[in-house]
Amino acid sequence: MSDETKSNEVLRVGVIGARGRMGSQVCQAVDAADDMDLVAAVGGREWLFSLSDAGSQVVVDFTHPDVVMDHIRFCIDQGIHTVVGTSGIGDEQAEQIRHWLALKPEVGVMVVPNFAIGAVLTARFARQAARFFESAEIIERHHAGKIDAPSGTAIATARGIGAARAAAGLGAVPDATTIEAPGARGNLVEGIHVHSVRLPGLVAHQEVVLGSTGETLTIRHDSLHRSSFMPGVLTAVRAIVDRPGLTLGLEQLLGLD
Ligand SMILES: NC(=O)C1=CN([C@@H]2O[C@H](COP(=O)(O)OP(=O)(O)OC[C@H]3O[C@@H](n4cnc5c(N)ncnc54)[C@H](OP(=O)(O)O)[C@@H]3O)[C@@H](O)[C@H]2O)C=CC1
Ligand SMILES: O=C(O)C1=N[C@H](C(=O)O)C[C@H](O)C1
Repeated sequence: MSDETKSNEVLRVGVIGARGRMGSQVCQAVDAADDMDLVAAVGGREWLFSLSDAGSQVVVDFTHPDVVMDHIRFCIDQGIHTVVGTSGIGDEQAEQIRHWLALKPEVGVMVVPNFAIGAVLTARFARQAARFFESAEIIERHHAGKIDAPSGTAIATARGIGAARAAAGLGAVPDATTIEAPGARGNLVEGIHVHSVRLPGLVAHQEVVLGSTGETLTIRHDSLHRSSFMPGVLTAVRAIVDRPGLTLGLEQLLGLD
């Protein structure tokens, strides 16, 4: 969209990881939004200063778990709100972000493991269902270029299921396996087995399978294209300017909390 057709009340948005699979889509989505201007699109650390030079109000980060914390710290120090899609932000990192934000109480950081509405609902439905079933496992499937396993979405979903089971007084999931080739039962996250598939042709997919005697319930979500993440990203960009502090996940923004 040309600058002339946008109103004066636009949000100035910068993107880090702008050449990546997600970052490039975010640049297009921001550029097409009536209420946003893409003021900086940067690839790496050496270009970070152009984010503040360009007057970014909000920065969106889709980069790499090794560098995302440096980016968040830089943005907080510069007084720039940040929307983070990069995976790898666990409890320890969240605590560190809160610590940095304590010195900049007007700044907001939002960390979202998955911006697709269907993925947010999958995690929520899985938490709701968890207490009614003896066991639950997660199968996540992603494109062959993904570097982390299990996915951030699967880790967050497993944590939610684990917490719901604990709150309901359920013990460990039953597992009769005594002879196991390494990895055959997947990775245990909060006591929930997570199985990771990586294949060309896939984008981002997750199944939560819950089981009890005589029945199973499968909750499945498929991101068939990265456009599935864009409404959530834009919603987060619009919201973060009025949400100082750390926001984890998209549920509150969707009125689900
Ligand atoms: N929350 C969500 O909804 C989603 C989250 N993700 C997550 O987003 C992240 C990015 O995914 P994806 O776009 O597929 O990955 P890509 O590998 O396609 O893109 C990553 C980008 O990060 C940049 N980058 C890599 N290393 C560094 C570094 N050391 N310093 C600065 N920049 C760096 C790269 O820049 P350059 O091009 O310059 O090398 C690249 O453009 C992943 O963690 C993924 O799990 C993905 C999809 C949805
Ligand atoms: O790397 C990806 O592609 C994705 N990463 C996120 C994750 O690790 O959960 C979100 C989505 O699954 C796509």
